[in-house]
Amino acid sequence: MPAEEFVAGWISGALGLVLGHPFDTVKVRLQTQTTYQGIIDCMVKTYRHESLLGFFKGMSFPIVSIAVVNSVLFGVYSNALLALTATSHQERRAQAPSYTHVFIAGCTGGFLQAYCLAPFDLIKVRLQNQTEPRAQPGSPPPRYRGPVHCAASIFQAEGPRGLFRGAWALTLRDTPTLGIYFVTYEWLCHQSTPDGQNPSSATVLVAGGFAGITSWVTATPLDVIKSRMQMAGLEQRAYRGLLDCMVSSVRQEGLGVFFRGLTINSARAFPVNAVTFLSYEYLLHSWG
Ligand SMILES: C[N+](C)(C)CCCC[C@H](N)C(=O)O
Repeated sequence: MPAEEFVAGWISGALGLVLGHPFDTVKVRLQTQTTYQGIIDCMVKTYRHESLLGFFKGMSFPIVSIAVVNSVLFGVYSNALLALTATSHQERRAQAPSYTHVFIAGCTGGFLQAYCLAPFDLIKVRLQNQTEPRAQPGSPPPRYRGPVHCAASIFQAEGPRGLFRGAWALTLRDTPTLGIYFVTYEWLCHQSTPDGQNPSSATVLVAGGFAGITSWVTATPLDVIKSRMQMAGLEQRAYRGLLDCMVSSVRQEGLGVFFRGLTINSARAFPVNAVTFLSYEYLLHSWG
């Protein structure tokens, strides 16, 4: 089984993450704090008070986890295509796989990465939702002191299964939308590249960026549901299941609930996935 795809996926995931982290910080701050008037206001205030470093707070945990997850995604995707079409990454430019094969391989990668992502994502969401202001003398400390403490507390209270809360919604979110991710990428590359040639760097950047946006736009409704189910364990608000969560969210907040965070997610998705695909292609090309 070719291993380079896993390594290239690892490095490209980490690079994409560094670029996307500032957007993620702004998103989390807007979602959890009321002191900002909008995206720009939040950026200006963060920069003024904390300099550029403020945008990169809390990056160490996601950088390790996203690298692992991206490595599984790209590694499984490429090896699934190899199994389906008997072509390696290098041969695929001359002998393009069908979009059906690309979709199936993307879904397989998406399905398997969802299980690796589930515990990391749960911890990220729980930590991002701790809105208590910074510890002041006398105020109770936040429930979780950091990622390791968060994982240990969930494990103690609920056992290993607790770490997979919301995993089912995450799998439903990621399996089809990562199929869409790779189909969009391959289709856009194919549109602007003469047959048999490698796509230019500009093409890879744009195709990767749009693949990220398409995938996030289609994933957002289940993203909202997934996050709510992950928080349910904490908030004593038990949903009977995924459908129950969907129905009660729509009843209370209307259909708009399915599009929460869409703008900032899309703004983040373009640079992150442009860089992820560019570095992935570049690494495999230079090793091949
Ligand atoms: C399938 N879904 C849209 C949820 C994720 C797509 C993942 C792509 C990339 N790791 C990123 O963080 O943007």
